[in-house]
Amino acid sequence: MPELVFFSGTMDCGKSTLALQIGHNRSARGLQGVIFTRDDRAGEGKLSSRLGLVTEAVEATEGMDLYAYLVDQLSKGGRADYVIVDEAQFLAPVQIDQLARIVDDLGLDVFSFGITTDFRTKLFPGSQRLMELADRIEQLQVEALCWCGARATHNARTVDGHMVVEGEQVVVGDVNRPAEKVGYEVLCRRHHRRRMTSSVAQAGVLSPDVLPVTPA
Ligand SMILES: Nc1ncnc2c1ncn2[C@@H]1O[C@H](COP(=O)(O)OP(=O)(O)O)[C@@H](O)[C@H]1O
Ligand SMILES: Cc1cn([C@H]2C[C@H](O)[C@@H](COP(=O)(O)O)O2)c(=O)[nH]c1=O
Repeated sequence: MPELVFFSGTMDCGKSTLALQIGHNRSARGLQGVIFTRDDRAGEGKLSSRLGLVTEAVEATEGMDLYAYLVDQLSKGGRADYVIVDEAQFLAPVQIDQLARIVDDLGLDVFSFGITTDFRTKLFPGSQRLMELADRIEQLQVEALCWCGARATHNARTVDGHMVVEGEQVVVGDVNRPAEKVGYEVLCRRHHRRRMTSSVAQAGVLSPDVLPVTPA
């Protein structure tokens, strides 16, 4: 039975890498996929992984009907054996419904990849719809780690190394950015709640306030 699968995790846990691997293994067996992405850091119409691999993809723009795109490709004699969707959190809920229709009416597997929650721990509307509709939700096995060593479960947005909690839901960016830039850092829930990023923790260690007091 074809399935709508949602591979989810924090930023930087290997979702795009897995998307590329799934595509590679299928194309090695002669299957042909349609790859959608939206707002990848590498630019329009790209699916890129931090391991350095990148492939061409169809940019799923705002308002684009993904089901109609597939029907159009097939009716023009094109071939599609499966569908991959990266950065699925950025899709509108109606586009997730279109992915479900691709599975049910066209009989294709759809493998979607995305983060569930934003920097304020709120679900992205696209991810919420995927959680509502997916046949299967898979957590990536290679967990990203918080600076403390615990499993990272949340995405923090940082400015100058400090976690911010206000701003637009969508700001394309990356982890490990120079401190002065807007960036992201994955944290465990405890440190996300305390807004304790790695640089804040590091500053705490260096602060005279927390240096051990030598008994007189
Ligand atoms: N130099 C490296 N050597 C080995 N693995 C790396 C290296 N750089 C990144 N990675 C792996 O790539 C993962 C990020 O992959 P990516 O597919 O870009 O993540 P996502 O799409 O979930 O944000 C990291 O968690 C790490 O496991
Ligand atoms: C938490 C959060 C992230 N984003 C953006 C930042 C990146 O461009 C993508 C996630 O990409 P990845 O391949 O999973 O690393 O999402 C955002 O726009 N808003 C947020 O709150």
